[in-house]
Amino acid sequence: MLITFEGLDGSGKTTAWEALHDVYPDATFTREPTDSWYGDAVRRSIGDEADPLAELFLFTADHADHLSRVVRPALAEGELVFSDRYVDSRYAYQAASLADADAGIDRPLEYVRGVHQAFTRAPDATVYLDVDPETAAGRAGATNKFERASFLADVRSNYERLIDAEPGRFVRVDASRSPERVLESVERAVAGLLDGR
Ligand SMILES: Nc1ncnc2c1ncn2[C@@H]1O[C@H](COP(=O)(O)OP(=O)(O)OP(=O)(O)O)[C@@H](O)[C@H]1O
Ligand SMILES: Cc1cn([C@H]2C[C@H](O)[C@@H](COP(=O)(O)O)O2)c(=O)[nH]c1=O
Repeated sequence: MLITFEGLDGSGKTTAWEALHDVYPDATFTREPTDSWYGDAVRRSIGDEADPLAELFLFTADHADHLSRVVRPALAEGELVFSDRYVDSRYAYQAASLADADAGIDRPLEYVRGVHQAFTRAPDATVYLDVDPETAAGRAGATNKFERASFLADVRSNYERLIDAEPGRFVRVDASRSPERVLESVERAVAGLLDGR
């Protein structure tokens, strides 16, 4: 089973994902961007004013490598896989970048999904840590081009569209509360998902 964690920068995904290591010691914990050289290229582009289409394909290359090297083999072994960010990050963030840049793509979210359709492995469930863009940008420290409240507002709208399209896949957690309360909700959500397998 593949469970992904999604949300704005600073929503607390990594904090929750790290806390789950103790609860599910036998699971595979992974993340995007990855630690591969593709992930290094992605991080370089995040720190730069990259062309948004070039950036989409860097993130997508990192995802393709992640799938073949980590995700598919772990799932084939019957492992439980937890990924801190996955395809929805691309659908939400790169669709917002493409719309901002007026890159000539009419329906960026549909376009980015279309790029993935032929090869990706959809998550079985996604825990969405929901927080407003101002809080998110404040927590994240506004250290890169994505961590601006105005951009994160567009990203959040895209996440809402994804949730509307597939309400059964997402579990929404109110991430504006204290870390303890958020962790409690995430652990309960994951336990519920595993119970329902
Ligand atoms: N519920 C919370 N309330 C207040 N601060 C929090 C909460 N959860 C996490 N933080 C703090 O916010 C910062 C970002 O948290 P974290 O790295 O878990 O978020 P993230 O969603 O993984 O962000 P990014 O996508 O930018 O990596 C950290 O300093 C963390 O300690
Ligand atoms: C996977 C992925 C990530 N991003 C953005 C979101 C963040 O601002 C950075 C790095 O992610 P992290 O969780 O802070 O390590 O990259 C993106 O725009 N598109 C993606 O597919």
